[in-house]
Amino acid sequence: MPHENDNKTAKIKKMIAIMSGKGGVGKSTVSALLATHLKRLGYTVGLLDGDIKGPSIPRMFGVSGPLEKDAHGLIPAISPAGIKIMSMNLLLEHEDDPVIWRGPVVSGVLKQFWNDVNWGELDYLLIDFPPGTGDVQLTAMQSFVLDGVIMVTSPQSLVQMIVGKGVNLTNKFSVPIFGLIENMSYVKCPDCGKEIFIFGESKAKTTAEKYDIDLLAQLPIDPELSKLSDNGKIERFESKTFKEIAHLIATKDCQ
Ligand SMILES: Nc1ncnc2c1ncn2[C@@H]1O[C@H](COP(=O)(O)OP(=O)(O)OP(=O)(O)O)[C@@H](O)[C@H]1O
Repeated sequence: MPHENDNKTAKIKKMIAIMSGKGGVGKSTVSALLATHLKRLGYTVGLLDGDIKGPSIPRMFGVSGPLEKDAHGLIPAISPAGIKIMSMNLLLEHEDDPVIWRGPVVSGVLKQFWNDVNWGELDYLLIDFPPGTGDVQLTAMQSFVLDGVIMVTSPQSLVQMIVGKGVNLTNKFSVPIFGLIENMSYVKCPDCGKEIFIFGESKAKTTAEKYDIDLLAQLPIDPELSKLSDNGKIERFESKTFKEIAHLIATKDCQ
């Protein structure tokens, strides 16, 4: 049964959320790369930027508003590769306008991004969740009937506890967790190729084991990635790791 929104314009096969216990770990980057690599596999993909207060998805894909509207709701922006994108920043007059709303209003907008947008038919709708595990995340988990969650983290000492909060919230809603991605794990020396773990030894493996989830990847800090992202060209980034993760997600559908 496909997911349908209130106005029945959406017929979406799978909805997957990308979640992080705290901000700035690269959740939007992971969402964008996963969308890009699922699209490259030939799937129709939408990306809902659920980070209402700190939306960064349009900038990464080089898309901007204003959005058109038809009888069925707002028409999402389309990225150069053909990914449908909905974000608060596509509705603001200036992309640096602050969104100074309290939690319940933010949660309401998040729901509208699902219900009042003409998503059409999609194989995948990825939802870039706001960071954290508070009220807004709780409402988001209640509002979206998810097929899976990907957890994103960074290599810092509080990681176990923060990942644990996300896992426990997700488990409360009985949503499967596809796995954990540790971002910014290391840098690769451009001269000798040595991997330097600047934040110390990674705890991703033990964290994944502790919460009984798969460790999908440990991603390096990659200046090329941030450059493409800053220039609105993230779809040009080629990643063997994300190709594999996209394959894995597509294969899970068949089980
Ligand atoms: N692996 C990486 N290599 C280089 N730069 C990265 C990497 N991952 C993320 N970045 C950069 O770090 C910044 C923060 O990333 P991003 O916006 O994806 O984080 P986030 O977790 O979604 O943040 P927020 O909490 O604001 O939602 C961006 O400028 C992004 O380009």
